[in-house]
Amino acid sequence: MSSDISSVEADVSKPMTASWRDYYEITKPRVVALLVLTALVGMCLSVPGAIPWQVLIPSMTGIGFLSSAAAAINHIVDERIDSVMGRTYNRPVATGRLDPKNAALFAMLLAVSGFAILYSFVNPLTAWLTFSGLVGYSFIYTMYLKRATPQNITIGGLAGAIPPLLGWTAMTNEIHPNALLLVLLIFTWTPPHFWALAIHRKDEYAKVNIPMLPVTHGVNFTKTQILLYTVLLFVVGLLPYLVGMSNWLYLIGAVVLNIIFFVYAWKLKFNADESTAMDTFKFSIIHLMLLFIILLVDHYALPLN
Ligand code: HEM
Ligand SMILES: CC(C)=CCC/C(C)=C/CC/C(C)=C/COP(=O)(O)OP(=O)(O)O
Repeated sequence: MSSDISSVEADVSKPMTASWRDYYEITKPRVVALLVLTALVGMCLSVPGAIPWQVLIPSMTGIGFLSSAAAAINHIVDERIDSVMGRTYNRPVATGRLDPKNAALFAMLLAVSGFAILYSFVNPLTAWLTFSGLVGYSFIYTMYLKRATPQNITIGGLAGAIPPLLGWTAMTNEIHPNALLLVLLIFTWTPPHFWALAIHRKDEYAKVNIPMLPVTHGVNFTKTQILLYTVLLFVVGLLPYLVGMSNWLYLIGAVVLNIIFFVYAWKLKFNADESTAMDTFKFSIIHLMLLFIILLVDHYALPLN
Protein backbone atom coordinates (compact mmCIF):
# COMPACT_ATOMS: atom_id res chain seq x y z
CA MET A 1 0.00 0.00 0.00
CA SER A 2 2.71 2.42 1.03
CA SER A 3 4.58 1.68 -2.19
CA ASP A 4 1.39 2.58 -4.11
CA ILE A 5 1.31 5.90 -2.35
CA SER A 6 4.95 6.61 -3.09
CA SER A 7 4.48 5.74 -6.74
CA VAL A 8 1.48 8.09 -6.92
CA GLU A 9 3.62 10.75 -5.29
CA ALA A 10 6.39 10.08 -7.76
CA ASP A 11 3.93 10.47 -10.64
CA VAL A 12 2.60 13.74 -9.25
CA SER A 13 6.08 15.15 -8.77
CA LYS A 14 7.06 14.09 -12.30
CA PRO A 15 4.43 15.48 -14.72
CA MET A 16 5.18 14.18 -18.23
CA THR A 17 4.53 17.31 -20.23
CA ALA A 18 7.52 18.16 -22.35
CA SER A 19 7.63 21.26 -24.50
CA TRP A 20 9.99 22.15 -27.32
CA ARG A 21 11.91 24.19 -24.74
CA ASP A 22 12.82 21.03 -22.88
CA TYR A 23 14.24 19.48 -26.03
CA TYR A 24 16.15 22.69 -26.69
CA GLU A 25 17.49 22.79 -23.14
CA ILE A 26 18.95 19.27 -23.21
CA THR A 27 21.14 20.25 -26.17
CA LYS A 28 23.10 22.61 -23.84
CA PRO A 29 22.68 25.37 -26.45
CA ARG A 30 25.18 27.86 -25.03
CA VAL A 31 27.92 25.24 -24.69
CA VAL A 32 27.21 24.02 -28.23
CA ALA A 33 27.27 27.62 -29.52
CA LEU A 34 30.79 28.05 -28.16
CA LEU A 35 31.87 24.64 -29.49
CA VAL A 36 30.59 25.59 -32.94
CA LEU A 37 32.42 28.93 -32.74
CA THR A 38 35.69 27.10 -32.04
CA ALA A 39 34.96 24.77 -34.97
CA LEU A 40 34.31 27.78 -37.20
CA VAL A 41 37.65 29.29 -36.19
CA GLY A 42 39.43 25.99 -36.98
CA MET A 43 37.78 26.03 -40.38
CA CYS A 44 38.68 29.66 -41.15
CA LEU A 45 42.29 29.29 -40.03
CA SER A 46 42.83 26.22 -42.23
CA VAL A 47 42.96 28.24 -45.46
CA PRO A 48 43.98 31.81 -46.33
CA GLY A 49 40.83 33.02 -48.07
CA ALA A 50 37.07 32.82 -47.79
CA ILE A 51 35.17 29.68 -46.80
CA PRO A 52 32.64 28.42 -49.38
CA TRP A 53 29.12 28.31 -47.90
CA GLN A 54 28.65 24.85 -49.43
CA VAL A 55 31.19 23.56 -46.87
CA LEU A 56 30.51 26.06 -44.08
CA ILE A 57 26.80 25.34 -43.64
CA PRO A 58 26.84 21.51 -43.58
CA SER A 59 29.96 21.53 -41.38
CA MET A 60 28.52 23.83 -38.73
CA THR A 61 25.16 22.05 -38.87
CA GLY A 62 26.66 18.56 -38.60
CA ILE A 63 29.07 19.49 -35.80
CA GLY A 64 26.26 21.36 -34.00
CA PHE A 65 23.84 18.43 -34.32
CA LEU A 66 26.32 15.82 -33.08
CA SER A 67 27.40 18.03 -30.16
CA SER A 68 23.74 18.61 -29.26
CA ALA A 69 23.09 14.88 -29.41
CA ALA A 70 26.08 14.30 -27.11
CA ALA A 71 24.68 16.85 -24.63
CA ALA A 72 21.23 15.22 -24.75
CA ILE A 73 22.74 11.79 -24.03
CA ASN A 74 24.56 13.37 -21.05
CA HIS A 75 21.15 14.47 -19.67
CA ILE A 76 19.77 10.93 -20.04
CA VAL A 77 22.78 9.18 -18.50
CA ASP A 78 22.95 11.68 -15.61
CA GLU A 79 19.21 11.65 -14.85
CA ARG A 80 19.68 10.37 -11.29
CA ILE A 81 22.57 12.59 -10.19
CA ASP A 82 21.12 15.63 -11.96
CA SER A 83 17.88 15.18 -10.00
CA VAL A 84 19.79 15.48 -6.71
CA MET A 85 22.13 18.41 -7.36
CA GLY A 86 20.82 21.95 -6.81
CA ARG A 87 22.33 23.22 -10.06
CA THR A 88 20.71 20.53 -12.20
CA TYR A 89 17.60 19.18 -10.42
CA ASN A 90 15.25 21.17 -12.66
CA ARG A 91 16.58 19.74 -15.91
CA PRO A 92 13.92 18.29 -18.23
CA VAL A 93 14.92 14.62 -17.95
CA ALA A 94 15.86 14.86 -14.25
CA THR A 95 12.43 16.22 -13.29
CA GLY A 96 10.63 13.73 -15.52
CA ARG A 97 9.10 16.45 -17.71
CA LEU A 98 10.89 14.85 -20.64
CA ASP A 99 10.64 11.07 -20.96
CA PRO A 100 14.17 9.61 -21.33
CA LYS A 101 12.91 7.49 -24.24
CA ASN A 102 11.80 10.61 -26.12
CA ALA A 103 15.06 12.32 -25.22
CA ALA A 104 16.97 9.28 -26.56
CA LEU A 105 14.96 9.34 -29.77
CA PHE A 106 15.67 13.04 -30.17
CA ALA A 107 19.39 12.46 -29.54
CA MET A 108 19.41 9.63 -32.06
CA LEU A 109 17.71 11.82 -34.66
CA LEU A 110 20.24 14.59 -34.11
CA ALA A 111 23.19 12.19 -34.17
CA VAL A 112 22.13 10.31 -37.30
CA SER A 113 21.27 13.45 -39.25
CA GLY A 114 24.44 15.23 -38.06
CA PHE A 115 26.59 12.27 -39.09
CA ALA A 116 24.82 11.90 -42.44
CA ILE A 117 25.24 15.61 -43.22
CA LEU A 118 28.97 15.50 -42.44
CA TYR A 119 29.52 12.21 -44.26
CA SER A 120 27.64 13.22 -47.39
CA PHE A 121 28.32 16.94 -47.74
CA VAL A 122 31.66 17.42 -45.94
CA ASN A 123 33.90 14.35 -45.70
CA PRO A 124 33.99 10.97 -43.91
CA LEU A 125 37.06 11.97 -41.83
CA THR A 126 35.16 14.87 -40.24
CA ALA A 127 32.07 12.70 -39.75
CA TRP A 128 34.04 10.01 -37.89
CA LEU A 129 36.09 12.49 -35.83
CA THR A 130 32.92 14.31 -34.77
CA PHE A 131 31.31 11.00 -33.91
CA SER A 132 34.36 10.17 -31.78
CA GLY A 133 33.73 13.47 -29.93
CA LEU A 134 30.20 12.28 -29.16
CA VAL A 135 31.44 8.88 -27.96
CA GLY A 136 34.18 10.59 -25.90
CA TYR A 137 31.79 12.96 -24.15
CA SER A 138 28.58 10.94 -23.81
CA PHE A 139 30.00 7.54 -23.12
CA ILE A 140 33.68 7.67 -22.08
CA TYR A 141 33.39 10.86 -19.99
CA THR A 142 29.78 10.83 -18.76
CA MET A 143 29.26 7.09 -18.24
CA TYR A 144 32.73 6.14 -17.10
CA LEU A 145 35.37 8.81 -16.32
CA LYS A 146 33.04 11.22 -14.50
CA ARG A 147 32.24 8.51 -11.98
CA ALA A 148 35.68 6.89 -11.90
CA THR A 149 38.48 9.42 -11.37
CA PRO A 150 39.13 13.03 -10.28
CA GLN A 151 41.07 13.39 -13.54
CA ASN A 152 37.74 12.83 -15.35
CA ILE A 153 37.69 16.23 -17.01
CA THR A 154 41.39 16.41 -17.87
CA ILE A 155 40.98 13.26 -19.97
CA GLY A 156 37.33 13.78 -20.95
CA GLY A 157 38.13 17.36 -21.91
CA LEU A 158 39.59 16.05 -25.16
CA ALA A 159 36.05 15.54 -26.52
CA GLY A 160 35.11 19.17 -25.88
CA ALA A 161 38.45 20.36 -27.24
CA ILE A 162 38.15 18.63 -30.61
CA PRO A 163 35.88 21.08 -32.54
CA PRO A 164 38.68 23.26 -34.04
CA LEU A 165 40.15 20.08 -35.55
CA LEU A 166 36.71 19.20 -36.92
CA GLY A 167 36.44 22.59 -38.59
CA TRP A 168 39.93 22.19 -40.01
CA THR A 169 39.37 18.69 -41.42
CA ALA A 170 36.00 19.79 -42.81
CA MET A 171 37.84 22.25 -45.00
CA THR A 172 41.05 20.39 -45.81
CA ASN A 173 40.39 16.69 -45.10
CA GLU A 174 43.70 16.49 -43.21
CA ILE A 175 44.83 16.48 -39.58
CA HIS A 176 47.21 19.43 -39.46
CA PRO A 177 49.53 20.17 -36.49
CA ASN A 178 48.15 23.74 -36.28
CA ALA A 179 44.66 22.32 -35.77
CA LEU A 180 46.03 20.15 -32.96
CA LEU A 181 47.48 23.29 -31.40
CA LEU A 182 43.98 24.81 -31.24
CA VAL A 183 42.75 21.58 -29.65
CA LEU A 184 45.58 21.84 -27.11
CA LEU A 185 44.48 25.39 -26.25
CA ILE A 186 40.97 24.24 -25.28
CA PHE A 187 42.31 21.08 -23.65
CA THR A 188 44.50 23.21 -21.33
CA TRP A 189 41.68 25.69 -20.70
CA THR A 190 39.16 23.02 -19.62
CA PRO A 191 40.49 22.11 -16.13
CA PRO A 192 40.53 25.69 -14.79
CA HIS A 193 37.15 26.26 -16.49
CA PHE A 194 35.51 23.34 -14.79
CA TRP A 195 37.35 23.08 -11.47
CA ALA A 196 36.39 26.68 -10.59
CA LEU A 197 32.74 25.61 -10.83
CA ALA A 198 33.46 22.31 -9.07
CA ILE A 199 34.88 24.22 -6.07
CA HIS A 200 31.65 26.21 -5.85
CA ARG A 201 29.55 23.03 -6.17
CA LYS A 202 31.82 20.69 -4.19
CA ASP A 203 29.20 19.63 -1.62
CA GLU A 204 26.72 18.68 -4.34
CA TYR A 205 29.23 16.48 -6.13
CA ALA A 206 30.11 14.86 -2.80
CA LYS A 207 26.41 14.22 -2.15
CA VAL A 208 26.08 12.20 -5.38
CA ASN A 209 29.47 10.47 -4.99
CA ILE A 210 31.05 12.00 -8.07
CA PRO A 211 34.82 12.12 -7.46
CA MET A 212 35.50 15.67 -8.64
CA LEU A 213 38.94 17.00 -7.68
CA PRO A 214 37.76 19.33 -4.86
CA VAL A 215 35.88 16.39 -3.32
CA THR A 216 38.74 13.90 -3.49
CA HIS A 217 41.77 16.17 -3.01
CA GLY A 218 40.31 19.22 -1.29
CA VAL A 219 39.64 22.79 -2.33
CA ASN A 220 43.16 24.07 -1.69
CA PHE A 221 44.81 21.45 -3.88
CA THR A 222 42.26 22.17 -6.64
CA LYS A 223 43.02 25.90 -6.45
CA THR A 224 46.72 25.16 -6.87
CA GLN A 225 45.94 23.01 -9.91
CA ILE A 226 43.79 25.78 -11.39
CA LEU A 227 46.62 28.27 -10.92
CA LEU A 228 49.17 25.91 -12.51
CA TYR A 229 46.88 25.23 -15.47
CA THR A 230 46.51 28.97 -16.10
CA VAL A 231 50.33 29.18 -16.24
CA LEU A 232 50.38 26.25 -18.66
CA LEU A 233 47.63 27.93 -20.69
CA PHE A 234 49.74 31.10 -20.86
CA VAL A 235 52.59 29.09 -22.41
CA VAL A 236 50.34 27.12 -24.78
CA GLY A 237 48.68 30.41 -25.72
CA LEU A 238 52.01 31.69 -27.08
CA LEU A 239 52.42 28.75 -29.45
CA PRO A 240 50.09 29.87 -32.28
CA TYR A 241 52.27 32.97 -32.60
CA LEU A 242 55.58 31.13 -32.15
CA VAL A 243 54.81 28.55 -34.86
CA GLY A 244 53.78 31.30 -37.27
CA MET A 245 50.12 30.40 -37.32
CA SER A 246 48.91 33.74 -35.92
CA ASN A 247 50.10 37.32 -35.87
CA TRP A 248 50.90 39.94 -33.22
CA LEU A 249 47.25 40.87 -32.76
CA TYR A 250 46.54 37.36 -31.51
CA LEU A 251 49.69 37.43 -29.38
CA ILE A 252 48.60 40.59 -27.56
CA GLY A 253 45.05 39.30 -27.12
CA ALA A 254 46.20 35.92 -25.81
CA VAL A 255 48.73 37.42 -23.40
CA VAL A 256 46.19 39.87 -21.98
CA LEU A 257 43.41 37.27 -21.64
CA ASN A 258 45.72 34.68 -20.10
CA ILE A 259 47.15 37.19 -17.61
CA ILE A 260 43.59 38.09 -16.54
CA PHE A 261 42.76 34.38 -16.17
CA PHE A 262 45.93 33.94 -14.08
CA VAL A 263 44.93 36.89 -11.87
CA TYR A 264 41.51 35.31 -11.26
CA ALA A 265 43.22 32.01 -10.38
CA TRP A 266 45.68 33.84 -8.09
CA LYS A 267 42.84 35.55 -6.28
CA LEU A 268 41.02 32.23 -5.99
CA LYS A 269 44.09 30.64 -4.44
CA PHE A 270 45.28 33.40 -2.11
CA ASN A 271 42.52 35.93 -1.60
CA ALA A 272 39.17 34.34 -2.33
CA ASP A 273 35.79 35.49 -1.17
CA GLU A 274 32.38 33.84 -1.62
CA SER A 275 32.07 34.73 -5.27
CA THR A 276 35.63 34.24 -6.57
CA ALA A 277 35.17 30.63 -7.76
CA MET A 278 32.05 31.45 -9.79
CA ASP A 279 33.62 34.67 -11.07
CA THR A 280 36.59 32.62 -12.31
CA PHE A 281 34.25 30.10 -13.96
CA LYS A 282 32.25 32.86 -15.68
CA PHE A 283 35.42 34.58 -16.83
CA SER A 284 36.73 31.29 -18.29
CA ILE A 285 33.82 31.27 -20.75
CA ILE A 286 34.35 34.89 -21.82
CA HIS A 287 38.08 34.15 -22.06
CA LEU A 288 37.69 31.26 -24.50
CA MET A 289 35.11 33.08 -26.59
CA LEU A 290 37.29 36.19 -26.92
CA LEU A 291 40.44 34.16 -27.56
CA PHE A 292 38.84 32.43 -30.53
CA ILE A 293 37.27 35.64 -31.85
CA ILE A 294 40.72 37.27 -31.69
CA LEU A 295 42.22 34.30 -33.59
CA LEU A 296 39.64 34.96 -36.29
CA VAL A 297 40.14 38.73 -36.45
CA ASP A 298 43.91 38.26 -36.50
CA HIS A 299 43.59 35.75 -39.35
CA TYR A 300 41.55 38.04 -41.60
CA ALA A 301 42.95 41.45 -40.57
CA LEU A 302 46.62 40.49 -40.72
CA PRO A 303 47.04 37.70 -43.30
CA LEU A 304 50.31 35.80 -43.03
CA ASN A 305 52.61 35.66 -46.05
C1 HEM B 1 34.99 17.92 -20.06
C2 HEM B 1 35.03 19.21 -20.31
C3 HEM B 1 34.05 20.20 -19.70
C4 HEM B 1 33.40 20.14 -18.51
C5 HEM B 1 33.45 19.04 -17.46
C6 HEM B 1 32.57 21.33 -18.43
C7 HEM B 1 31.69 21.61 -17.41
C8 HEM B 1 30.77 22.61 -17.41
C9 HEM B 1 29.71 22.75 -16.45
C10 HEM B 1 29.44 21.79 -15.29
C11 HEM B 1 29.02 23.85 -16.78
C12 HEM B 1 27.80 24.40 -16.07
C13 HEM B 1 26.61 23.97 -16.86
C14 HEM B 1 25.32 24.46 -16.32
O1 HEM B 1 25.22 24.86 -15.17
O2 HEM B 1 24.37 24.41 -17.12
C15 HEM B 1 29.63 24.42 -17.95
C16 HEM B 1 29.18 25.54 -18.58
C17 HEM B 1 29.66 25.98 -19.76
N1 HEM B 1 30.68 25.42 -20.49
FE1 HEM B 1 31.82 23.87 -19.94
N2 HEM B 1 32.76 22.09 -19.54
C18 HEM B 1 33.65 21.43 -20.35
C19 HEM B 1 34.08 21.83 -21.57
C20 HEM B 1 33.60 22.93 -22.23
C21 HEM B 1 34.01 23.31 -23.55
C22 HEM B 1 35.01 22.54 -24.41
C23 HEM B 1 33.31 24.42 -23.86
C24 HEM B 1 33.33 25.26 -25.11
C25 HEM B 1 34.24 25.21 -26.03
C26 HEM B 1 32.48 24.76 -22.73
C27 HEM B 1 31.65 25.84 -22.67
C28 HEM B 1 30.79 26.12 -21.65
C29 HEM B 1 29.81 27.20 -21.67
C30 HEM B 1 29.59 28.22 -22.77
C31 HEM B 1 29.11 27.11 -20.47
C32 HEM B 1 27.97 28.03 -19.99
C33 HEM B 1 26.66 27.36 -20.31
C34 HEM B 1 25.45 28.17 -19.92
O3 HEM B 1 25.57 29.23 -19.34
O4 HEM B 1 24.34 27.68 -20.22
N3 HEM B 1 32.70 23.84 -21.75
N4 HEM B 1 30.71 23.66 -18.31
C1 LIG C 1 30.77 15.94 -30.88
C2 LIG C 1 31.36 16.75 -29.83
C3 LIG C 1 32.37 17.74 -30.20
C4 LIG C 1 30.94 16.58 -28.57
C5 LIG C 1 31.26 17.50 -27.47
C6 LIG C 1 30.16 17.42 -26.54
C7 LIG C 1 29.96 18.48 -25.52
C8 LIG C 1 28.56 19.00 -25.48
C9 LIG C 1 30.92 18.89 -24.65
C10 LIG C 1 30.66 19.87 -23.57
C11 LIG C 1 31.35 19.54 -22.30
C12 LIG C 1 30.50 19.78 -21.05
C13 LIG C 1 29.46 20.82 -20.99
C14 LIG C 1 30.71 19.01 -20.02
C15 LIG C 1 29.91 19.07 -18.76
O1 LIG C 1 29.38 17.83 -18.50
P1 LIG C 1 28.99 17.46 -17.03
O2 LIG C 1 28.12 16.24 -17.10
O3 LIG C 1 30.20 17.36 -16.17
O4 LIG C 1 28.18 18.73 -16.56
P2 LIG C 1 26.67 18.89 -16.12
O5 LIG C 1 26.63 18.42 -14.71
O6 LIG C 1 26.39 20.36 -16.26
O7 LIG C 1 25.86 18.05 -17.05
